Amino acid sequence: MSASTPTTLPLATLAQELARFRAACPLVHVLTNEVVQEITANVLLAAGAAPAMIVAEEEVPTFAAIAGAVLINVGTLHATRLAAMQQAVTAASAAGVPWTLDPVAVGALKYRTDACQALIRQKPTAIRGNASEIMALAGAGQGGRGVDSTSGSDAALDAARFLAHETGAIVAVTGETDYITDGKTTLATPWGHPLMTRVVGTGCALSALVAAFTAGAPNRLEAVASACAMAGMAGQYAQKQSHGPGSFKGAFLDALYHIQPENLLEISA
Ligand SMILES: Nc1ncnc2c1ncn2[C@@H]1O[C@H](COP(=O)(O)OP(=O)(O)O)[C@@H](O)[C@H]1O
Ligand SMILES: Cc1ncsc1CCOP(=O)(O)O
Repeated sequence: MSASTPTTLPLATLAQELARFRAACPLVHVLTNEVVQEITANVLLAAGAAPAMIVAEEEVPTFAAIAGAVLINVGTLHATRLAAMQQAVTAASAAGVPWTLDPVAVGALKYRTDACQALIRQKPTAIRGNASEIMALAGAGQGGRGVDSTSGSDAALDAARFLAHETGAIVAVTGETDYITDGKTTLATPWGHPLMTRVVGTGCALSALVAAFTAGAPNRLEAVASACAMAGMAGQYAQKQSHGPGSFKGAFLDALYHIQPENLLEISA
């Protein structure tokens, strides 16, 4: 496997992807954990997508097949939710609907690790996780500290490339710099702020945004990188407007709403 040096996502590419995303306002079928339902829906709405949290096994296959994209997040996994997730993935795959996996806290906990290993055999379109999660899913680590990473994203880049190569997914490993790879080409998005790690759900909501950007995407690598860049820039900008985690959350939603192809230079400064 030959791997090139990461290159920063060009602002012109982000501008193009952002315009495509906003015009599409993709419908995103979200199966996520109980902790982050609200921030995930609000991040998608602020950014310009349409979230729907449909979880009943009786409804999931129908909805996954008509959504623009599906998110599977195993943060608070239990048997009923896992069964619904498996149905969503099967229906999405059969209908050609892209699906994204967020392997929250994979590694230390066998139940969710086995579940995610089984899910990735069904070929996700994208996988987004922190460094510990991506290394664990690639078989190169034991996981982090609960839902938090104990490594930097640089340390997980080889694992991300390997996972992308093995699964065919675009893999985004996030942290101080986000790396987005298809196993050969790697894009970097250096935006963001540590304050983002002090508000629950910023990572999980990013995965939902990744899913949203994959809907109808002509270039999935650029689509996933654009989602990471959009959230990182919004977080970086929001930090300057806020006084701590409480006001950050509102400022983050505001920034996601206001970010435009025309003001990327200002927001990313
Ligand atoms: N040390 C950091 N410096 C700047 N931005 C960060 C840092 N850590 C995380 N971020 C931002 O927070 C986002 C979510 O990252 P991460 O903490 O890896 O997710 P998770 O919540 O799943 O653990 C990243 O995409 C990045 O924009
Ligand atoms: C705290 C917690 N516990 C199980 S899932 C979850 C949310 C994690 O969200 P994020 O990693 O995006 O902050």
